[in-house]
Amino acid sequence: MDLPRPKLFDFHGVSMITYFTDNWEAIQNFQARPDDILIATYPKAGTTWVSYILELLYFGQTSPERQTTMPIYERVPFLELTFPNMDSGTDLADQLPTTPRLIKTHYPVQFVPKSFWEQNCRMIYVGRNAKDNLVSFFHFDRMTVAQPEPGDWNSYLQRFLEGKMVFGSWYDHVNGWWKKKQTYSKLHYMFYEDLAEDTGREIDKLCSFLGLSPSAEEKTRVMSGVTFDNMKNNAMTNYSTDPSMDFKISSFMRKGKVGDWKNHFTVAQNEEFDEDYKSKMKDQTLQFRTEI
Ligand SMILES: Nc1ncnc2c1ncn2[C@@H]1O[C@H](COP(=O)(O)OS(=O)(=O)O)[C@@H](OP(=O)(O)O)[C@H]1O
Repeated sequence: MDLPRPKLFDFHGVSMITYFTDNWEAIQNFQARPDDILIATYPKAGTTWVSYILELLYFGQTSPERQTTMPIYERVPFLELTFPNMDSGTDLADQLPTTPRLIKTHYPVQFVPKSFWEQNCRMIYVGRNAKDNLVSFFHFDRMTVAQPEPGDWNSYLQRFLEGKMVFGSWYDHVNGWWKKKQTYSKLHYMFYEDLAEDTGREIDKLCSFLGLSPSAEEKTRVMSGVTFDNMKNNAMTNYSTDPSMDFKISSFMRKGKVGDWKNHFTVAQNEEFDEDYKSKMKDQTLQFRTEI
């Protein structure tokens, strides 16, 4: 696709691009329902993985046709892009014949429309360690014309440290949502690394949070559907249907590993990153694992 790459600008103190701010007022007025489930992440932290887990848990049995006909980004629409559909004047969320509605967002916590809090909706936040998150974001920006020009790896890393990324600073994002968890009981905060270490255990925790009790057989089916290889080979989850991505440059389902950062950071970059990380996270209780 031959589109100019968007530019970052400051939006209420967060670096953004217009794709995600154009419908700001309408999105802020979005009317959540009490049973809506919001899946929130910093970009590239495991959104699609958790979206697909939820999709299979809720609809894998009742709507199997969804699994073969609708890409995951239609089944779990992106709040920032989809609501409301300004052109037709209707809400895609209202057209989704499903309950609960599963909705994805990359907003920092302070941008979430107030109706989600008023309706006391369940929310799931997925965090991923900063180094792997950054590497994944770099490759995504390389392959996606709808993202700002990434530049080279070193300049991208510097931008990450400065928080000049789409959806702002990783540090503010993970900490903002973590702080919210201390006062909002319907927020389940989970980690990509835990999911990679023991998918079954994390699905159990999710089910307990959501009040679901899948049979052993159903859980096995979900676990099989959401392995990296199966999602990579599934056209409905690997984003191969998204025209804004150039799969000759990278893949959406790229590596799916904890620790791939080691293949990108030089020793000097790693030292600089660690020092900066310590100072930015020194007052935080939140902890991430960069290897498992
Ligand atoms: N099943 C499974 N197992 C392991 N890893 C997985 C899985 N599904 C998605 N991924 C990895 O998650 C990264 C994409 O993140 P997101 O889905 O959050 O991207 S997005 O923000 O919605 O664009 C991207 O990470 P990287 O491979 O490190 O780039 C995906 O490969």
